[in-house]
Amino acid sequence: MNAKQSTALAIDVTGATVHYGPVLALDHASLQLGRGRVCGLVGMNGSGKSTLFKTIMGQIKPDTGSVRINGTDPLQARKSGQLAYVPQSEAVDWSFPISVREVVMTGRYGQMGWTRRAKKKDHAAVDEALERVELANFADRQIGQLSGGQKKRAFVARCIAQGASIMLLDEPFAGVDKRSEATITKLLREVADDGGSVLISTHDLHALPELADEAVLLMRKVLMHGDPDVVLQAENLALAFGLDPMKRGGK
Ligand SMILES: Nc1ncnc2c1ncn2[C@@H]1O[C@H](COP(=O)(O)OP(=O)(O)OP(=O)(O)O)[C@@H](O)[C@H]1O
Repeated sequence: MNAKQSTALAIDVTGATVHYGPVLALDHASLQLGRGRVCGLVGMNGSGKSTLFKTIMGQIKPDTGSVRINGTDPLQARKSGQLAYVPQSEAVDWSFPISVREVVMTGRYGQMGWTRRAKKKDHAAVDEALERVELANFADRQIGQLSGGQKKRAFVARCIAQGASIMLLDEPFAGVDKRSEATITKLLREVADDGGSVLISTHDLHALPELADEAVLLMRKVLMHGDPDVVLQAENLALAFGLDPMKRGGK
């Protein structure tokens, strides 16, 4: 790590605007995340969460604004293995003929060079990651033959094997059993305690105060960013979800 990276924010998105044709998906969105932090990203369907992830990953270049990851360009950060992503389950082809171990090994590809020949240290990193997500006994199964929670754990193991210091997780708890949720939550905490940074989009608002150090309300722009207990107050959720909590129960 060079001197510039050591003082830089893990994630620094400033004034990002993204259009899909006429659709405004992000409107001058800004998000800063430091090291050692777990941050929950909350917003209604279509509020721009996946677009923000793609922008952070460098898959989308914003029309305005800038994105820096550990003080560098997102594509550079990805290339050097600093940035890892757990996609929504819908975005994965579960029929692909690949074992759980092979999925986790793809996290090592960036460090293997063009031959993609796994060395002892790559196998050791994969074994350790599988142990940490409690999937060692499922390593040789085809990835589609896992439960929803086990599939998520396999993708978290891929990030761990990669050794990424920044993890982005798109709905990691959707359709996930309690054991998997607890295992993933514990692991993400460990990643942050080791100085990593974790950004999670989730609809599970009840789990957030336990899981996250900070929370962000997104509605094309960042409406609020701070302590989860404050950000998740009813009047703030009403802003992000367009609900009037005072009218709940028909009153
Ligand atoms: N490829 C695309 N082409 C056109 N419009 C898109 C495209 N991808 C997303 N959008 C639109 O951009 C907006 C933001 O979408 P995005 O997927 O980022 O939201 P999201 O918060 O992740 O939603 P969800 O919670 O449903 O996953 C939405 O209005 C969506 O319809």
